[in-house]
Amino acid sequence: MGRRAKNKQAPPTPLPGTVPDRSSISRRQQSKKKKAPSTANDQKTFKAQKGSLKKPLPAHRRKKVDVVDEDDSDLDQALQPGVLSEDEEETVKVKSVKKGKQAASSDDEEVEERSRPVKQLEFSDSEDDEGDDLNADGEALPLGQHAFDLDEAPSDGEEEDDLELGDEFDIGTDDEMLDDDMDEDEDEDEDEADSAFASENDDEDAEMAEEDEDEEEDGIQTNLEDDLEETYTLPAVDRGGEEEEIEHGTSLREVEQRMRWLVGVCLSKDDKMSKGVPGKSRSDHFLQLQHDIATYFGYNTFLVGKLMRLFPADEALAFFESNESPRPVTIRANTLRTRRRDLAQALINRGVTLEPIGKWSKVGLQVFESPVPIGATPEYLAGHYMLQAASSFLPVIALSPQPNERVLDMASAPGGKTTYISALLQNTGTIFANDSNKLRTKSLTANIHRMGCKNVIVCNYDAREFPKVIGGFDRVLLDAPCSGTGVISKDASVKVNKTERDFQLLAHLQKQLILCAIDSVNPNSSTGGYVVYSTCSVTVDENESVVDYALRKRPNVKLVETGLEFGVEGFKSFEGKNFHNSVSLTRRFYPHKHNMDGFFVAKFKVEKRKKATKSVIEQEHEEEEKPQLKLNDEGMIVEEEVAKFDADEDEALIEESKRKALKKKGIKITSKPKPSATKEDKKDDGQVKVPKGKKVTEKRRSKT
Ligand SMILES: C[S@@+](CC[C@H](N)C(=O)[O-])C[C@H]1O[C@@H](n2cnc3c(N)ncnc32)[C@H](O)[C@@H]1O
Repeated sequence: MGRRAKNKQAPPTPLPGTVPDRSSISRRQQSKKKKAPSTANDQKTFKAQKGSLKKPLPAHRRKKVDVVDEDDSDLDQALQPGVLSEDEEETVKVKSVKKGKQAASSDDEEVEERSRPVKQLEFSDSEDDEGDDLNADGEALPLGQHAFDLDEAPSDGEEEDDLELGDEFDIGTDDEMLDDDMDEDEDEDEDEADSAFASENDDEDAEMAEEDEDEEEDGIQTNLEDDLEETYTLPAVDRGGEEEEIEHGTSLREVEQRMRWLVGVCLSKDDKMSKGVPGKSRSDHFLQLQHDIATYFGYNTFLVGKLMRLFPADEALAFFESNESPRPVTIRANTLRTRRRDLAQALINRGVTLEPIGKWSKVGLQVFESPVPIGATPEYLAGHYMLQAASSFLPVIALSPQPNERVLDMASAPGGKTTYISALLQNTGTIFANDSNKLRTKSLTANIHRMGCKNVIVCNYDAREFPKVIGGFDRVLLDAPCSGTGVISKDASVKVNKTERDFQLLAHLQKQLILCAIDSVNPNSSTGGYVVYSTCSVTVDENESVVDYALRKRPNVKLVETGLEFGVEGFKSFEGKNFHNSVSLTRRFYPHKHNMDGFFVAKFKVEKRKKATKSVIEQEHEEEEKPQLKLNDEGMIVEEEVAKFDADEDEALIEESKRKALKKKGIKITSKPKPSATKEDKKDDGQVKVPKGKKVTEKRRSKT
């Protein structure tokens, strides 16, 4: 790369965890000086979509929300109130946060929400029907919704407290002042940064100035972009797509610059690739981009390739970038124990800064800052709320359970969704909360108790045993085990530990589970007859493909609207595969679009089966042939070892026992025993082929 070009480029965002401070500092510095040259597309930002959450606070503020992640089942830790780590102790002293500046999105709704004074925040609780609830326009709110005015609507006898609260919480009322505040903060940071790296950059400045002068003197008009394009190479293509940790002699900064440039090239509509490296095709540039994203963000190239294919190049980059920052901390008010407005008030009393999650939820709160560990407050311990990712509300909203129904939650631990279903059922009806991992059912049970759910039965089966265990449910939720490609910001190990085989095995398991979910529904249910399928993964293999498979195998089901107000339509076709048209009714959620975990939701209506159709028969055959998969204790998906038996030995034993039985009856057998299993009957692995229609029972397997 030409030196001139290098100096004039803005420095890249470094690989997280490598040299963040320095790079972010110098990036700011550079942006003050000179805007980086870029293609039209690579600077495109993705607008916040409807339903998206507010951007989290800057990192130094964000740290102050200490959570105990329920998804990590670390409940024991959560139940240790009063033990503060050093970090936590520090946060207690922190002044309350000011909102406003973090509204980086240009989304209208978001800007409007943000600029609204706190006074006008509306909290609505589904379970409370009392009071004259009017919205900001003075119209009556729908039944169960409340206009929540923190200043003007204190609970009985709490006026004094509320006045104080109002003061604490007036932080959102003067946005201009806040903006100034935040600007000052940022300026301070930048000044520090300036001085920290002044000498290095002074040198650079001097060099750049010299070069500029030279150019002016020579009367040369340079087009920087062209200069760059001429100097880029595609090393990954040159080495035949082989993975390499990091190219020798190439800094991450250079990788990032090339990556952003490649985004523009890949997006360009020009068939001649005039913007790219001469002689190289679009797929060559795509391959290099895949390698650069993998290098820069620390993924294996296989996964990058898989995820990149979901998006246009610029959106793919936005997706990978969004995986580098945490999603907002959100909690769900437990309406079995409290109302959202009361919970909000109680937490505000503790210095927590929060807001309703968005108009789409009546129970969600987004926590911006907390001086206390949010997973160990007295309200948390008393079960007034669940720490729950916003995306995890969605399948339950789609399931929409009705009072007195029987609901099956097939894979339920640690119970975020189970306890939400229980609240929506208002503790009526029955929920079977199943999970195949016994250890995880402990945290599930603990959460059920903490949240005061009295309508839940915990069970511990492989969900593929349903509906044999019990069936006839009004609604079934299958929040399936998945690869977690939607939650990489929470679990970075996904970046490197997934192979194509994992995706195949998971999809296979998910397909088995979805058929069991459908078969567990009572198609005659007077109130329901629905299955919701969800995953926290964004791959098509685990989502649309599974849904399409279910539609093909079970002609008695159809997809219906999820009832979710936002989200992107599911793919109707992908990489040459066409799915059923109705697959567009499914919904995808993305971190870069909705500021929540990547998620997928599909809702099926189950009708009566007409008769044993071909697909049913096919399915039954499949069940005999399917390899049994399970998650091991580390959460890895593995094939269950099929207990092998020796057919020759079995055959001889059977014959011997028959002979003995007949002998007892006084019948003497003269004929020769049947020949044992022939070579042809044996599979390569030494197992005996079981004729279709006959099952090898567990008992028989365990004999050996
Ligand atoms: C995505 S998590 C469920 C999260 C849960 N629904 C919640 O909201 O808290 C998937 C769960 O599936 C369970 N699981 C994996 N394989 C299973 C199987 N064959 N049958 C039942 N559960 C299974 C895992 O133990 C894990 O708890």
